[in-house]
Amino acid sequence: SSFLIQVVTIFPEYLAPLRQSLLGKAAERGLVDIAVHDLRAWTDDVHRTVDDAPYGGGPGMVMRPEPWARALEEVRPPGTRLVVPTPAGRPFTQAMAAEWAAEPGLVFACGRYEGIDQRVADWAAEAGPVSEVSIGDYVLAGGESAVLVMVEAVTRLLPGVVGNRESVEFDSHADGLLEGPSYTRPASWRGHDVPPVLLSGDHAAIARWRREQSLRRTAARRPDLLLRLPEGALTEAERQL
Ligand SMILES: COc1ccc(Cn2ccc3ccc(-c4cc(N)[nH]n4)cc32)cc1
Repeated sequence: SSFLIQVVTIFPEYLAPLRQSLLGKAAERGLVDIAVHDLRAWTDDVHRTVDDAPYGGGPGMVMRPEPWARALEEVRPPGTRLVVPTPAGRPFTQAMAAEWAAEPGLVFACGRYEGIDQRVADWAAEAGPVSEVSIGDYVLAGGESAVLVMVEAVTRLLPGVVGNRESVEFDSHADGLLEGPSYTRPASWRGHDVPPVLLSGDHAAIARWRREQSLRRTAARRPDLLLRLPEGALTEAERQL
């Protein structure tokens, strides 16, 4: 059965890329189904109003709750996770992507302006899980780009979508570390040579070298990931690196 992704947004055309490339093929093969809905279809005034001034004052506008509730009541199957991108969300992680990929589908609520009235997420939690998530510590103008990112991260984990299953198993962050450098032909290129161990055919040495590269890179670029590793993930020798 196919994984059902639904997106509610005031900029449906922004989500057009979801039908291209990897996602397109997966959709053609019936592995994933993507439906994009225009929030304004659930407004009831001639101006199709979706925003209003914030209670308590402050800059910008807030998205009104009623159109969202009408849209979600229609498109969200009971029990389906609602994902709400927001700068104030929990960090989106590979673990979340894996957890969500094992569910029957997802509904994404794309906010604009200064966000969506909080009562929408609170009300939606009565009908199923709600995840308010951030894709990084920077501020976007709306949730659409975040949805493209999360849909890509989740769909590539669906069984059958990525041809080479191994490339998913050996993903960066899969073992909690960053992946090391990759190389392909030619062996010598513009004065830069591929590390000889990779040409040696000594698979044990290659595996050791790759693990060391991964640890060094993680220590240099993402020391926070090292702190998060479970007990025993690193040997004593590796800690010394
Ligand atoms: C209160 O401050 C702001 C609140 C919202 C906004 C614009 N905006 C509106 C909806 C929406 C959804 C997601 C995001 C987002 C997610 C990440 N990781 N960065 N930015 C941004 C969003 C600007 C500022």
